[in-house]
Amino acid sequence: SVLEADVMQAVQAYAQAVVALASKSVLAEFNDAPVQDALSLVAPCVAIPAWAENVVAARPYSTVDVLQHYASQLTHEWGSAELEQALCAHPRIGEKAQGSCKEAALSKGEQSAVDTQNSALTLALAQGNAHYEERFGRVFLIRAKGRSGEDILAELHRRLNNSPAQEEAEALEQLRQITLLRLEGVFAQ
Ligand SMILES: NC(=O)NC1=NC(=O)NC1=O
Repeated sequence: SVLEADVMQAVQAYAQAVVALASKSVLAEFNDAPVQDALSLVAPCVAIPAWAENVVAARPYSTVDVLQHYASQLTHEWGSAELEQALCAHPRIGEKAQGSCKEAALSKGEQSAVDTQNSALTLALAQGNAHYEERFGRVFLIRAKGRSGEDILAELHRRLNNSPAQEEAEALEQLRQITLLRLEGVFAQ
């Protein structure tokens, strides 16, 4: 009935207001938190301490957008040293992240679309990862969120043909995407 529709609309508006207040409070908490607490919120986004320290040092932020824009700008300073530093925290694609740290949990979630029950796919990814590491000397890194195992395998085969310079640029772009997606997750709560 009309009344029921009105009630549902009011309930929905109320729920959205509560969520809006909650997400604002995450930013407010971050702005006001002691340095160590603020660092622990953003450190799991990427294993590059300088990045997290700079994001925390630039507080307070007026909005989440301003924070994400600044954090994104910082990622454009990354080079091969940062890539190596960050890779120590990224499990191979297709291998479930070890340990219980926050990053491992994030990795598991990001790789959730990779069907690890599909043994042919898992084998192909393992072989591709080994080939990639032999050719480029580091773990294959891809923003796995939103990608199926097949998509990832296709990207792995494509990128195996890159030159080292091209591939370093691609890997850095993937690291940026992973980092900024994780940062979105921190403030989307
Ligand atoms: N080797 C990887 O690409 N690892 C990962 N990609 C993601 O999106 N999350 C990971 O842990």
